[in-house]
Amino acid sequence: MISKPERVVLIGVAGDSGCGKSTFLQRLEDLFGAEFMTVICLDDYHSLDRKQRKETGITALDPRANNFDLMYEQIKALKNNQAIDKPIYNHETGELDPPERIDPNHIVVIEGLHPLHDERVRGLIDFSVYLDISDEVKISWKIQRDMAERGHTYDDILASINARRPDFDAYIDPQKQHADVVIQILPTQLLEEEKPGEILRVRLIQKEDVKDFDPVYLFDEGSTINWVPCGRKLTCSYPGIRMFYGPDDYYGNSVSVLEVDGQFEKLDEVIYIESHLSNTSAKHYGEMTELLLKHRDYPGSNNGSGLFQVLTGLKMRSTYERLISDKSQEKAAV
Ligand SMILES: Nc1ncnc2c1ncn2[C@@H]1O[C@H](COP(=O)(O)OP(=O)(O)OP(=O)(O)O)[C@@H](O)[C@H]1O
Ligand SMILES: O=C(CO)[C@H](O)[C@H](O)COP(=O)(O)O
Repeated sequence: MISKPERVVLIGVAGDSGCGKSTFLQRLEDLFGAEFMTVICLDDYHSLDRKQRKETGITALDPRANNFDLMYEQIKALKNNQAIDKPIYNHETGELDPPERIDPNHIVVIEGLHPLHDERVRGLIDFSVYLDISDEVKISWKIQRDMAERGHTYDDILASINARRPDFDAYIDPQKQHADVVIQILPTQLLEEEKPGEILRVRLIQKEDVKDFDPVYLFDEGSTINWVPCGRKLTCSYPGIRMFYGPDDYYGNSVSVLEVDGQFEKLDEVIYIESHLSNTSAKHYGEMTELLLKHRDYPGSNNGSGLFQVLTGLKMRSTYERLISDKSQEKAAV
């Protein structure tokens, strides 16, 4: 039995369906342990079931199809260390099942379409990430998964992405301005012509001046650096790897951007890149690379998407530890 938390730390993981949220959550489990962390899928707060959405023409991405009052009340209760009876949206039937009891836990992760949409819910979150996948890459991933595993046709996939786009643009995408970290996934710039989604350019956009969060940097904090790490220590095959680090402005916020374009040939050599990064929040030399190597089979492990998921997880762990230590100090002072 896991001890009762003294302080519930709330993490938000936002992004469209099929954008890598489950993969990210599996990586978080390595850092916190499955028992220490409770994941709430915000689909459970759909207020309109599948039939009602069809009748009204309101999509699941539209806030009107979701009960933000209940979401806020329940997430607030969990943060206040109280159990909740959370609704369950059943993706097989498209209906709501009877609620389930959820106890507070050390880490509560709210993941899904809208963790950062409602100002009240957003205010409860201690650290958030938005998974921002460009259209070209999203289509390619959907094709890989939904054609191979779910029997959908190419036209079905394209039609479903296009049908979701207006509400995606209106209600999901704007949340990225509120995230502490955005993992942006784009097609490579290393090749003129490329099959979209095969080689990726991945950017870790980190907000500056966030309490309890020190962004990762390459070589020299605040500088602008272009680095081709392919040399004696990192094996690169065509078209190679290019990294970038530098300051930027993102929706009016000061951010730093770390970028990897290309893919790793030998995963254990990522230690070479790790040794040039600072503020990774790893607890020992090589921890970031070990975490990546632990699940070399997860999608994205051989490129910046896996690397930045691991780094974001390390940052979440560090924020958690700081918040817990603040809480202990508060208690000791009373
Ligand atoms: N980093 C990645 N590199 C390549 N493909 C990826 C990556 N992340 C995810 N994918 C592809 O997208 C699919 C969906 O990933 P995942 O299940 O993690 O997303 P999700 O956001 O949890 O999706 P859903 O909400 O639909 O369950 C994977 O099966 C894989 O095909
Ligand atoms: O974007 C989604 C989040 O996962 C789903 O489309 C939404 O939850 C509706 O689910 P379903 O299509 O099973 O009724």
